[in-house]
Order: sequence, then structure tokens, then C-alpha cells
Amino acid sequence: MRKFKTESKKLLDLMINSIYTNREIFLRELISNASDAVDKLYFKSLTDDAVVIDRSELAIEVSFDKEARTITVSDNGIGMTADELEKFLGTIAHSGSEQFKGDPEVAASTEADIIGQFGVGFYSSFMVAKSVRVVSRAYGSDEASCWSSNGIEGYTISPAERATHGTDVIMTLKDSTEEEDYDAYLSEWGLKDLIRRYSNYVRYPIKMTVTKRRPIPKPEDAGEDYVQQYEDYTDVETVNSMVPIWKRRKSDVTQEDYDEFYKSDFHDFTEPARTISVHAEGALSYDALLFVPKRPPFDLYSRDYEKGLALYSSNVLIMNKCAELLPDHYMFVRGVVDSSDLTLNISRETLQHNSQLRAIANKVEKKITAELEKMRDNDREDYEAFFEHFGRALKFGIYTSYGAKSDELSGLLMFYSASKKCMVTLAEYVEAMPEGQGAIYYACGESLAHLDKLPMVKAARAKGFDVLLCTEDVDEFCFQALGRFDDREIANVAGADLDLATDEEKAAAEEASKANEGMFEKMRDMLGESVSKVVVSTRLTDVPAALTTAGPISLEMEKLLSRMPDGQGAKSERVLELNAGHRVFGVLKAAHDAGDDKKLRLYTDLLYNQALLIEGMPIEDPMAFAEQISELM
Ligand SMILES: Nc1ncnc2c1ncn2[C@@H]1O[C@H](COP(=O)(O)OP(=O)(O)OP(=O)(O)O)[C@@H](O)[C@H]1O
Repeated sequence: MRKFKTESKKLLDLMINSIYTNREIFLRELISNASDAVDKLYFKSLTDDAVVIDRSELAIEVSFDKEARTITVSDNGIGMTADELEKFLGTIAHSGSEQFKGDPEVAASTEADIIGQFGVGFYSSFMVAKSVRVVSRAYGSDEASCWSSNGIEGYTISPAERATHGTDVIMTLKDSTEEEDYDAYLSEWGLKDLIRRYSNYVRYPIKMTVTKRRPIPKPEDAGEDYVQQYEDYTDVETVNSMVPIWKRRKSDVTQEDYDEFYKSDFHDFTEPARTISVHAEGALSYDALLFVPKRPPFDLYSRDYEKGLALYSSNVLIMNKCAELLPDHYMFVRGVVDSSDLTLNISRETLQHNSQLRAIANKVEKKITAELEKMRDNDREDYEAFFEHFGRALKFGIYTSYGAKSDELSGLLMFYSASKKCMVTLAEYVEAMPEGQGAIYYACGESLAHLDKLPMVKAARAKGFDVLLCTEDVDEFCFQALGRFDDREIANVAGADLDLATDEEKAAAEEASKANEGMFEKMRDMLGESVSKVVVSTRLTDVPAALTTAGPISLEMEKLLSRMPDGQGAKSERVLELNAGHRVFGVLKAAHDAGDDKKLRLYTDLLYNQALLIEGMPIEDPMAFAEQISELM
């Protein structure tokens, strides 16, 4: 007996003791796996001349044995070797499994959530079965193996017999209890019902041997009182519709049908947030069925994530994830494109140069944008939930396209408004701008609470100007790539030359800076390389000093860049702004006027470090800072 890996065991425990009520999805999961296995063999036959198959024979079969209490799902797909049985069924194959091990958030989520997020696949068979055997023979091998387990401690793998390549998953069902009637699955109608509900659009036939009844022909010598006799016979029937759902008109398909198709084909346990069905005819004809998920898969923002839509040509799958069909900023969209205009032998290499494909990709992108705009305008709650999960991809889209995608995407962006205390679009921000506000202001930092208290944010708010509070690292890069919105500049509120002050205020500050030139120069020298200048602020109200930046790199960007391997050298141009109206300014001046350089240096250091702390930046020498404070006390 080989033992399950820890994370598999955790998941299996959940399955077996599950209070997750939707047990019946086990069949959908196994049929999906069977369909994937058939796909894999089919793909292999396209690229490998040694693999010869008859496409019309590819199929999945579901059968049951009431006496033995078993249900079997068989396929004639790629199959698995003994090693693969070990590798694939002994551990969780999902890319999310890493998080499952360590992520405290995952550990705390509810059972249904875990099942939902991982798409437990094969293991869901243990929700209904007390033991499962998997007999499989890999294509090209003449040996078969059997994986067998009760899902508790571990599993065994032993040699087995199988006539051809493919896999049988044989489940021995649990005994029915008062709460759960497992026997209901051991019937023709029970299984047919599940297949039609959950796997109707699987593109290979799902066959069942069914019992039918037919009248026995009337014997020639039958008398007047002959009563029609019937006999039972068995027949193999294809249970699923197989008509691709994307070929059907939207009006002929219910949302439930779309949801089930989405869940079964894209291995998600949650319905999609939006379904987009497109039927284009004319110069470029294609059908597309696109889904905006409700929540992101765990690996969405990781390197492992593969974007793309399934690509079909006249119902034949060409590739599972055609990346060329989706721009990066819509990488979260799942779906299918089917076009008879595409040639069947299109390969990965020729894809990029295929103009039809590019044209379809453009149309698909526009459809997605239009649907998101519709959601934004008509269903704000849904849209905000969408944006929380996928907004990052849109922002990256603007940043990585150097602003080329601004027109298309800027309207979809949302940020947290410091005034309204909720998410707003840029258009809503502009609409609410008071007269005299020249630019769209934003501030970047670690948390909303911290940002809300920043001196420059407060200064802008005091003028009646709203500030967009940004906590994602991509935000500032996105704003810089965007540059403008609705013909208004977008500016970091901590930038030194913002137009926050009136002309008089500016003139007064300039004058004050001039009058104190000697002191400021001294202070700058004392701070060495740290700041480029010291000035009188036009906007500070309650704090004695604050740090702002001149030039393109903000403090927040500097923080981010310093964490990147090649961004170490990027430094912001820091400006120490002093509040001339603050009591501390008088103390500073007095020290300078008295020629007490020691005191001036102490105060300068303290003010600078204070300003750093307010911005959430590390101070260079915390020990020295602590000593300086002690000295003062
Ligand atoms: N019928 C089958 N034929 C061949 N290989 C299979 C079959 N069923 C499962 N496998 C293999 O076992 C692996 C694990 O299956 P499982 O259902 O647990 O996860 P998955 O299908 O990869 O993930 P998900 O269901 O979330 O998409 C599959 O990736 C596949 O390689």
C-alpha cells in the first residue's frame, strides 16, 4: 500500500466526510477527465504519424451493475501507465495545490469553497464511492495497470488486463443511508439524467447500454384473443446531445445550459459572471461562446497561468488554449471560438500570421469590452466584484501596452475615492471635480487607512479635491502609462509641482523660501544626498514637514523598484517641504538665527525622519533617531 501525499489526504478527507451536498457532480468530473483523455489521444494523432486512430470511434461509456453496486466510466483515450497512475492519482495534479498546503486563507475557507477552487476532479468519486478502481492502459503500451483505493490511507497499483488503450474508472458505491440515496445512481434514468444535465455538450459520444422494450410480432397462428406481447432488449445509445452549444442561438439555450457547459468544460464549480454568445456571418464567419468567471483561478496572476480560448474549426477541436485569441488584459476570459473559415491544419507556428485569426481576436476583444461596459453601467455590484478580481489585469493591460490600450480600457478602471469612500470610475471622478481642479489626483501606498492620513492627501482634500487612493503596485505604473484621462492630467498628489495652491499662496511660499534661503541650504547640506531641496510648502496644514517628489519617480515607485532585481538604482528626487505656519518652523528658525548648528542639525534630521515615517518609508538609522528623541526628552 502506498500512502497518499498529505495534501491529497486532506482533500480526500473532505470528499469522504463531505457535507458538500452536490455529490452528483462526480459523474461530470469523471466524464470531463475521460473527454480530456480522448482529446489528448486525438491531438497526438494530429502531430505524430505513428499514432493512427479512427476519430469516429473515440467515445466514452457509462455503465452500471446493480448487483455489484458499481458504476463504470470508460474511455478509449490516451490511458495511463503505472507510473502515471501513481503520479496523477496519488497527488493532486492541480496547480493550486501548492496554495492548498500553505495558504492560511485557503485553510480557513469553507469546504464548498475549497472544492470549488480546486476543482477536485477525480477525487470527487470518493463522495459517492467507498472504493474506486482505475484500470488503464496507455496508448502504445501492451500492459495495463490497476490503481485501487478506498480513499482513506493509500492506494495499491498492480498489473491488470485491458483489451485496448484507455481507462475504466470503476466505483463501488457507498451504502445508502437515510440522508443519502446512493442507489438512485444505480439506474439507467438516474445516470442518463446526470449525463444530460451536466455533460450534454461533451464533444465525444457518451454511450450507455440501455434496456428497451419492443413488441413481439404477432404469431401467424394467433387467435382472436391474442394480447400483444413485449420483449426487453439492449441497445447502445448516445445519451448526450453533442451539438456544440456555441452553435446554438442564444434564444434556444437556457442560462443553466450555459452554466453547466462552462462548469464542466472549464472545471469551475461556480457559474460564470457573464456569458457572451456571438454568431458572426459574412466576410468572416465564426461562433464564439465566452465566459467571464466569477472568481479567478488561484494561479491567474502567476507564471503558470495559460490564457487562451479553445479553438475549433467546424466542430473539430484544433487546440485547447489558443493564446492568440485573447489579449493579456482579458486573460481571465474562458471560452470557445469555432470558425469554418480556418483551415484544419493550422499549427502553433502559423497562428500568429493567420489574418483571419487576428481578425476574430479583434472582434472577440471588442465583444468582451462591450460586455464589461454593459456590466459597469447596468450592474454596478457585479462589476465591482468583477473589478476586485480582475481589475489588476486591466491595469496591467494599460501599463504593458505603454498606454496603447488606454482608450479601450481606461473607462473600465475603478479606484477608491477618498471623498466618496467607495470605488469610482475615472469618468465619475472627473464629473465630480470642482471648478479650478486641474488634474486627477491619486496617492499610492500600502493601505487605505494610511493613505487617507497622508499630509498631501489631506491638503488636496482640504481644497475640496478628491484623491484616488491606490494600494496595488501596478496602479502608479498604470497611471503613468495612461498619462491623461478625458483631457486631464493624472498626477501623483505627492508630486512637488502640483497645482494645488492659488497664485497668491504660491507667491507667499516662494517668498518665504527665499527669505529662508540660507537656512534651507544649510539644511539640505546637512541631509546630504537625501533630498534635492528644502522649501516652504504651499499646502501643509497640520504636520510640520512632509516629503514630496519632483521628477517622474514617486516615493512609492522607489519602494517598489528597490524590491526588483534591476530597479535598485532608481531613486526619487525628494523634496522636504516645511510648514511655515507650524510652531516647529519658528523653533527651527530660532536655532538657525542663533547660529546653533548642532540644534539645527538635530531638528533637521528629526523632521526628515518624521516625514519618511509618515510616508511609510524606512528610516536609514533608527537607532540614531531613537537617541535623538531621547536627547530631546
Ligand atoms: N480517464 C483518464 N484518462 C487518462 N488520464 C486521466 C484520466 N482521469 C484522470 N487522468 C489523469 O489524472 C490527472 C488528475 O485528474 P484530476 O481529475 O484529479 O485533475 P485534473 O483533471 O487535472 O484537474 P481538474 O479536474 O481540476 O481540471 C489528470 O490531469 C490526468 O492526467
